[in-house]
This record gives sequence, C-alpha cells and structure tokens, in this order.
Amino acid sequence: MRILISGAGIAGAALAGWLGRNGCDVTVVEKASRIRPGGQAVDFKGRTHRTVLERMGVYDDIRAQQTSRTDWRIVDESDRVQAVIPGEFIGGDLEILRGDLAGILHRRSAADANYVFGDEITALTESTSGVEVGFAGRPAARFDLVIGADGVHSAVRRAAFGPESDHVHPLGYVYAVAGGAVDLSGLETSLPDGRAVAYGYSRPGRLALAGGQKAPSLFVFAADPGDYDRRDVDAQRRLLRAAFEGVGWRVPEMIAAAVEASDFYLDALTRTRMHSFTRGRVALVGDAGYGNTLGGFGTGLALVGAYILAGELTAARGDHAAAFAAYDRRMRPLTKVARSGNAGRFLAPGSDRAIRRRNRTFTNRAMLGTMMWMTERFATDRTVPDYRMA
Ligand SMILES: Cc1cc2nc3c(=O)[nH]c(=O)nc-3n(C[C@H](O)[C@H](O)[C@H](O)COP(=O)(O)OP(=O)(O)OC[C@H]3O[C@@H](n4cnc5c(N)ncnc54)[C@H](O)[C@@H]3O)c2cc1C
Repeated sequence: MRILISGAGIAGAALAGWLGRNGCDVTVVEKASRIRPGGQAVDFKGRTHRTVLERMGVYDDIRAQQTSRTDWRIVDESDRVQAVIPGEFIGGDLEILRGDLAGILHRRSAADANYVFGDEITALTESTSGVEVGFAGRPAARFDLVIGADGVHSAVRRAAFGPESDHVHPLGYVYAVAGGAVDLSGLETSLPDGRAVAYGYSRPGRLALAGGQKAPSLFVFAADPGDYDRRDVDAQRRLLRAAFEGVGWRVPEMIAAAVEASDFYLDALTRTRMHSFTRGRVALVGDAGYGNTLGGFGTGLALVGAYILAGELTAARGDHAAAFAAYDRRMRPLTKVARSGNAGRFLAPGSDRAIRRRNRTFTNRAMLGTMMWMTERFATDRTVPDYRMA
C-alpha cells in the first residue's frame, strides 16, 4: 500500500514507523523544514500508554530523556506558596519535552519512511482506486490512503472533512510556549484575571545547563483566536507582551526572553470534535482528529491512535474500509477524554475565588488521589489489542 502521511509530529512519525516496518510504502510530508523542536513537557499515564511505548520499542529511550517531573509550586506575585501540585499529577508516569520525543520518534522511523520536508498538500481528489494528491512544491502523486497527522490546524481535515470551524472549537484561552531565561523548576503563578505563567521542566540533573540552554516557559491567558493573526508572529509577540503588561514577579524577565526566542509558539486552546475520524480513503490521527490543547492526554492519545490505526491496517491486509471502521470504533471511547475539559480554566482561573478553589483542590490529598485514580481508570487503563506488528 502506498500511504501518504501529512505531518511529521508525534502522531505522524509514530505511524510512519509502524506502517513502514509492516510492509507499507510510506511518504511523510512535513510543512516545516525539519522535525519541529520546541514545546513544553508532554506525558504518559497508565497501562495503555506504557504498553504502546514498549511495543514501539521507545520506552527506554524516553526514560533516558525524561524530565525531572518536579512538583509544581503555585505562588502568588510575592512568591508565597499557595499550593503544591505533585509532579506525578502534572507529569504522569513518564514525562519528556515534546521536542525530545519528536526527535526519538523520527529517528526510530527514519529508515522506514520517505520523509519530505518543506512541502504540504494543496488538494485531495479521491476516486475508487486511490487519492490524487496535489502538493505545493512537487508534482501531484497518487496514493492508496492519505492520513492527516498534521495537528490542530490539519490541512487534510480541511480538504476531506470541511472547514476547520466545523470541527475545532476555541476554549477562550490562548497559550504561548517559548525558551526561557529563568532557572526555576515547576513553578507557576496565577494572576486573578485569567492569566498564568509556568516555568520549569528540565531533564534530571540538568536544570541550569552549562551551555545556557533553558527550559521553556508556558503562558496562558484569556483571549479569542480572533484577537490575532495565525500567520503574523510579530503580532503574536505583541499580544503576549500586552497580555502580561504590568505584571510583577519574574514575568518581565520571562516575557523578554520568550519574545526573543526562535521557538516562540502561540495558539488558541481548542478542542477538536469529529463525528468520524475517517472518510473514504482518508483518516485522521492525533490532534487533527481528537486534540484538546494542554489537556494532558494529546500525546498519549496520538501514540495510541497511531498504534491502533497501523494495527488495524496491518490486520485487515489491504481492506482499508474494514480497518478504518475498526479504528473509528476503537478510538471513540479512548478519545472521550479529549472531547471535554478546558485546561485554561485550571491553568488560568479567571478570579481570585476560582484560584482559591483550584488551589484548595490541590492541597486536599484525598481529592487529588481520587482525580488521579479516575484519570487512570477511565482514560489510560484500557486494553489495546496486540496486533503483533514488527
Ligand atoms: C511546536 C509545537 C509545540 C507544542 N507544544 C506543546 C506543549 O507544550 N504541550 C502540549 O501538550 N502539546 C504541545 N504541542 C502539541 C502536541 O505535540 C500534540 O498535542 C500531541 O503530541 C499530538 O501530536 P500530533 O502529532 O497530533 O500534532 P503535532 O505534534 O502538533 O504535529 C503536527 C505536525 O504537522 C505539521 N503540519 C502542520 N500543518 C501541516 C501541513 N499543512 N502539511 C504538513 N505538515 C503540517 C506540523 O509542523 C507538525 O510537525 C506542540 C506541538 C507543536 C507542533
């Protein structure tokens, strides 16, 4: 089977490895000129994630580069500690910087797929025998299947399922992630009017790296996607500056570093809801189909989704319709966790009262224990089939 994957992020690289190793001719087209670095820490929780990582053969590589998963201290603007969120709640069982994970997955799949950087699809035309794909920078080509692993703003989803606004719902917050300059670990401050800054994440023993490399900062604030232009990064830097204007604590230093950083990234918090993750010869995997920004499940879901999609395609031996139907059916309950929840409310509560309520939750061990148990029980403790793939 000739399969095109759009997007070489977490889902795309994972899927490329599985399909390439199991007999498919895989091309991955990535808009960026290389594997995109950057991002905050992402994490894995529970039995399902661990099983998939072990079957992929990347569990030990991830462990070798995991972050120190420190507790988060929530402080006020005078640095007084208001609550401590345990590292295992924020960072799951295994936590790694997103950019490091993307590197591991790419290295693991590089020999199994043909990676094309700096290009993107412009059109999809499906017939009974395949999909004709137009590209921005190369001649059109024909594939048996096309997979959208191109993230929240998926071009494949737009081409095959209709406009983004039909599927992607803004949650009322914007986030920015960028390289930082303050050597602190797992510290967050919440400002009463729906703004929050977090700082932290490093690999064990490498908090203040000799080379000057610092962990990225995360900024979250209440705003709408209409407040900025997705293509105008300078305007986004100005938006971030304006959102934290006049804030004390270490914020001026962090903002100054963030707006200068080459890995500056700003986007709306959104939730993606699809009636089906497949249509004809096209399927969506990862954030393109079931994203919920900063919800804490996106990366695990992307890897589980890639595993199940590849497994069903391998098991169906060329019957893509049967494989896609099974993928849809299996992913539906797993993705329930992404169809609700808004991390903005947790990270940047909009009032003093809401902040106090959030902090009380995290100082109550029993409540925290219940939340962690429920997460594991209902979201990440599911049995996935053993597809016996290479
Ligand atoms: C730079 C960056 C930083 C991130 N930071 C965080 C973070 O701090 N915390 C967090 O929880 N999640 C973060 N994420 C999202 C996180 O990676 C995903 O939620 C999750 O891992 C699922 O991954 P995915 O592969 O579906 O999407 P992504 O990891 O977003 O990968 C999508 C890939 O598709 C590429 N792409 C986009 N459009 C096209 C196109 N038209 N054609 C070809 N390729 C395209 C992108 O360049 C990217 O490489 C970040 C994503 C990126 C790209």
